Amino acid sequence: MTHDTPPATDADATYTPLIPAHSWAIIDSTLREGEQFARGNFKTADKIEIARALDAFGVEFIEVTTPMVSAQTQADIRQLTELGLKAKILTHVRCHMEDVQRAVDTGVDGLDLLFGTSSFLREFSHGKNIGQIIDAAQEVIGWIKTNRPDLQIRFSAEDTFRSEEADLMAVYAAVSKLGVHRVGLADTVGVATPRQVYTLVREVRKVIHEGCGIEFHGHNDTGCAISNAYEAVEAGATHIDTTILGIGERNGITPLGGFLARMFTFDPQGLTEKYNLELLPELDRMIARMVDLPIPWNNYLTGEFAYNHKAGMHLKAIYLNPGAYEAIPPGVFGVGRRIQAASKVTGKHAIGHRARELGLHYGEDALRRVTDHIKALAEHDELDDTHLEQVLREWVSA
Ligand SMILES: CC(=O)SCCNC(=O)CCNC(=O)[C@H](O)C(C)(C)COP(=O)(O)OP(=O)(O)OC[C@H]1O[C@@H](n2cnc3c(N)ncnc32)[C@H](O)[C@@H]1OP(=O)(O)O
Ligand SMILES: O=C(O)CCC(=O)C(=O)O
Ligand SMILES: [Mg+2]
Repeated sequence: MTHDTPPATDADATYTPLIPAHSWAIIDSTLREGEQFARGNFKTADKIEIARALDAFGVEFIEVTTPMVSAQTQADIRQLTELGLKAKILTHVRCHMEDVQRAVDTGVDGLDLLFGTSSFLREFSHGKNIGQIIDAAQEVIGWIKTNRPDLQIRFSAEDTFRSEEADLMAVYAAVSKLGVHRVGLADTVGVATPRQVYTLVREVRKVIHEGCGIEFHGHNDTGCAISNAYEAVEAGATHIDTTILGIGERNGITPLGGFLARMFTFDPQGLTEKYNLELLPELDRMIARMVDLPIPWNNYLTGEFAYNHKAGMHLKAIYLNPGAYEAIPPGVFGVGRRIQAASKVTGKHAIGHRARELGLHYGEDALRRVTDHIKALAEHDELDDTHLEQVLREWVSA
C-alpha cells in the first residue's frame, strides 16, 4: 500500500492492527453534550439531519439529551427513534424515576444514567452521599430491569476523576451487580491525565462483571481529551464519547475527527471498514454551519491547513512520498493536500517541480537563481500560485 492508497478492504492474513478498531465503539453525543455547547441550539430538522449524517458515517451509538428538558425535546427524541437508523439511540438521564419513566416511552435503545460521585457534586449538585447514590441506582436500575429488560443500561459516575477511588469502586461494583451493560468514567472538568485514565480503567475492570463495557467521556479543558480517550481504549475501555468538532460544555470534549485520526494510526484497515471516513468533512461542515462558527484552521484532518506543506525540506520529500510528512493519507478522510511552493521557506526542489508541471525546464544554475528570486519576492509579499507561474514563465523567456 502506498501512502495515498486507502487501506485494503478485503481481509489480509498478514495484517495485525496494534489496537483493533472492533475493540471499541463510538457513542456520538453531538445531540446531547453538543446541545450543551454555547451555540448548540438544534431545531428538530437539525437533529434529524445530524442523526442521519452520523448514521451514514457509521457511528454505533447516538446519545441524545434527556426528554426532561422539554415536551419538544421529548417529541424530537421520539422522531429520531422512528427514523429507522442503524445506530442505536441512547438518552442521557438523571438517576431518577421520573426521568427514566419518561425516557423509556421515547423508543430509545438504552439509557445512559449518571450520578456525580465527587465531593464537589455531592455537596453542590445533588446533596446525596455514596450510600444514597447506590440506593437510587438500585431503585432505578431494578425498575428498568423488571419493566424494560430490552433496554441497554449504562451507569456513569460523573466527575469520576475528582472522586475518591474507594467510593468509585463501591458504586461501580454495585451497579455491575445490578446488571448494567456499561459503566461510565467521566472526566467532567477535563482534569485527568492520560496515565490516570489508563490506571483507573484497569482498576474499574477488576470490579465489574466480565461482559460489562467501559465508557469514557473526556472534556478538553487541559487539552487531553483525545489522548485520554486513547489511553482509555488502550486500558480496555470499549466505548468512547465524541462530538462532531468536539462541541460541548465550555471548550468541549473528544472530537470525533481527532479521535479517529488518533485511532487510524493503529488500525487503518479496521477503521476504514467500520466507518465511511470520507464523510467526515461533511459532518464537520454541517456542525460548523449549524453553530455558525468556522472549522478551526488547525482542526484534525479537516482544518484548512491540516494538509498544507510549505518548507523546502518537506516539499522535496513530499513529492517523492507524501508519507514522509503525513501521518494519515488525506484522501482516506475525503480531504486534499495543499502544496505551498511559493514562499520564503521554499527550496529548489519545490520550484523545479512546479516548473516541470508547467512544462518549463531549467538548468541547475537557473533553478538556483529563480528559486532565490522567488524567496526574495516572498520576503516582501505573499506569492500565490498564479504569481509563481508568472515569475517562472517570465524567467524562461527573459
Ligand atoms: C456533566 C453533565 O453534562 S451532566 C448532564 C447535564 N444535562 C442537563 O442538565 C440536561 C438539561 N437539564 C435540564 O433541562 C434541567 O436541568 C432538568 C430538567 C434536568 C432539571 O431541571 P430542574 O428541575 O429545574 O432542576 P435544576 O436543573 O435547577 O437542578 C438540577 C436538579 O437535578 C438533581 N440532580 C443532579 N444530578 C442528579 C442525578 N445524577 N440524578 C438525580 N438527580 C440529580 C439536583 O439535585 C437538582 O434537583 P433538586 O432541585 O431537587 O436539588
Ligand atoms: O454521563 C457521562 O458519563 C458524562 C456526563 C458528562 O457530560 C460529563 O460528566 O461531562
Ligand atoms: Mg460532558
